[in-house]
Amino acid sequence: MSILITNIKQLLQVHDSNVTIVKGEAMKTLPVLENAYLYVEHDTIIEFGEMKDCEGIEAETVIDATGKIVLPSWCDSHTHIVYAGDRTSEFVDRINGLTYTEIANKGGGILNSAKLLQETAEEDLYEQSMNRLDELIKMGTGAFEIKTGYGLTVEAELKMLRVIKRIKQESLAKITPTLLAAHAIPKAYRDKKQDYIEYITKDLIPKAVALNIAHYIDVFCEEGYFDIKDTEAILKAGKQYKLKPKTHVNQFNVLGGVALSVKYDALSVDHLEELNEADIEALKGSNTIPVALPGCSYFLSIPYTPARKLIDAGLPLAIATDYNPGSAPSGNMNFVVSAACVKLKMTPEEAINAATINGAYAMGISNMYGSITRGKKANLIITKPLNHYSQIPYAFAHNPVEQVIINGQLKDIKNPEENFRI
Ligand SMILES: N=CN[C@@H](CCC(=O)O)C(=O)O
Ligand SMILES: [Zn+2]
Repeated sequence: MSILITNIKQLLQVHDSNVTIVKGEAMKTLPVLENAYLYVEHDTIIEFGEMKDCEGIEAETVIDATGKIVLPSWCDSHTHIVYAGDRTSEFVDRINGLTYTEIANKGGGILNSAKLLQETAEEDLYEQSMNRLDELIKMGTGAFEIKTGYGLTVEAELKMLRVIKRIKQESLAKITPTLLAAHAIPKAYRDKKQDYIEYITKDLIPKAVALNIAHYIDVFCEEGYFDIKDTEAILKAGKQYKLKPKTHVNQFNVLGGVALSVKYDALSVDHLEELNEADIEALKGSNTIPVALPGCSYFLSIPYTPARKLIDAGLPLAIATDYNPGSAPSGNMNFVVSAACVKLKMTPEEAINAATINGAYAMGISNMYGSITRGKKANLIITKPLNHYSQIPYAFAHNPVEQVIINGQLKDIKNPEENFRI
């Protein structure tokens, strides 16, 4: 199978030599080739260049992209796509004045989703999750991190892992599984949190590792959930099994989770709606990438991650959806890219870098995903006709995507019969 895309108005994120992350000032640069072509064979980007050098290249499928923009598919490095049902009633409670924390303290929130997930059959959970994923592939996302964390029992967490494994095997998208071992404290352990930590470290982690699905470990380090001591115990247990951290930190309070995550060589620290100088200092010189989740800030009306402070300090930044039923019930990366510009004051170049190559870095896959580089996987967005790539974030809540190529396969997103499964 070979595909040649011709007359591309702007080909974005083009790199002759492989890049795996962009940081600080460099995020302002988005390499663009005007009037370009791109040639794909099987699942791989083979060649690209200016149209004047395209002569003689033949392919089974030729796409004329006159007036259109081609870019690497979005890389969404933080999702909770595997969940059951929804939390619409809590949404209405919040409109009527309750806060996310008040709802959680009443036994709602994550515990609500955990109860639903525990009661949902594995097959049903798979179908619900796969449908969400298919919808998002149509919106241009080609790689997803997916977390567990709505199980809260060994049995239900393993069920989530098996569902994620099946999605990984059956979807054309690239999937990175994360064991969110410690997401909330179940009711039964409310007054004996230490017992729950032991349950996670001694029972859940070894059993999850035995399935050999997740290579990352996550903890919700937050007041009312897991404090610094708890988080360290869980990251330490994960380390024994070579699970690298990707943590939820600083969503509502600064507890020191950033420095702790860096100490355990985290791949990413996510949320950071609250951030202090010590956090920024801890990140400098580390291999840990901060990840902002503007959809969560939007939905919960909480502060936006101070992206400027991070980028202006020379750090890298990724953006992701945090798609989940409680704090961000949308997996639309086009919206996230727009919100990054409007609310985080990132330039379109910075936002697109954050949603492609840096998103891939935050999943540990940027050697093969996130840029237009020879040898990398062909996960691509072909937009509708646009004047300039800045229109992607500018026209917020519009869908700029016309076609996607996922794992080298051309997909017509307007065709309701189209499917994204292997
Ligand atoms: N903050 C913790 N976890 C999710 C929300 C989970 C939920 O409310 O169901 C998040 O990243 O926002
Ligand atoms: Zn999350």
